[in-house]
Amino acid sequence: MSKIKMQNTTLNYVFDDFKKEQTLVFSNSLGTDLTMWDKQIELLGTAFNMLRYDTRGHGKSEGTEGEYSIEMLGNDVLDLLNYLKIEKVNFCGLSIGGLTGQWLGIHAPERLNKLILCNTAVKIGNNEGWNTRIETVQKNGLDSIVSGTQERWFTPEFVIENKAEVDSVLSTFVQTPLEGYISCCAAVRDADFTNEVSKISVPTLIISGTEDLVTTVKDGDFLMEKIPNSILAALKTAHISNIEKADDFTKLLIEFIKN
Ligand SMILES: O=C(O)CC1=CCC(=O)O1
Repeated sequence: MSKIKMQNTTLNYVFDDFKKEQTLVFSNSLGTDLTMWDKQIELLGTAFNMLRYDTRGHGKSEGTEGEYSIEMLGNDVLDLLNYLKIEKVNFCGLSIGGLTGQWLGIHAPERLNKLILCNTAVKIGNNEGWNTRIETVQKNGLDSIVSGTQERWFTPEFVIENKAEVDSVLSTFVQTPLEGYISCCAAVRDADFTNEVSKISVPTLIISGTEDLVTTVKDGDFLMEKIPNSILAALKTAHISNIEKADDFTKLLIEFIKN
């Protein structure tokens, strides 16, 4: 793992440079860290150069004072690419990572080959819901929402059959720095790409989960209707599709990036 010091934060990342033509960047969801992509890293082997990082305020990336915005998180990615001197990447982001992906697609298309938007939407949830969540965790901490989080992230069948794995993801969740979590909740609350998303011109794969109640297949359909050069694939998963259906998810990535 390495860290770069940027203007007002320090970002933790892992870059596996296999000297391939294509680089794939992974951007994690709220309350997770770069280890959420472990299965993809294992399954992809050396197919692409692989860059994964902890979103600001998550994992080992430093938090900064005050609320974040998706623009800030998008600029963190651009700073990281500039630092590593990587001109163009394929960017795969899940949920808030998918919001960062939309921002990059709209504002920095010259840095993208292809975009993969997973379990995301032009607008995730509503302001009231996010403000309630922020107040709850401010008062009672992340432990107080762990069971609701599990229900949103994984189907009951997956939890029964993969208890150790689910526990490990949730243990990362409760260890997320509270301020970083809250600041990212604010970034999600304030993001709405409804009127801009049609500006995304790079080839885009949208991945939805049929059992995802946070960012639904309907949200994925909306993205597909608005993004001209896009296709959609739906997997039978809840919110964290890349963990719940790791094989199918990774096959979709390979097929989309290579073709
Ligand atoms: O924890 C959730 O509610 C799911 C989620 C919303 C944005 C994100 O990144 O994860």
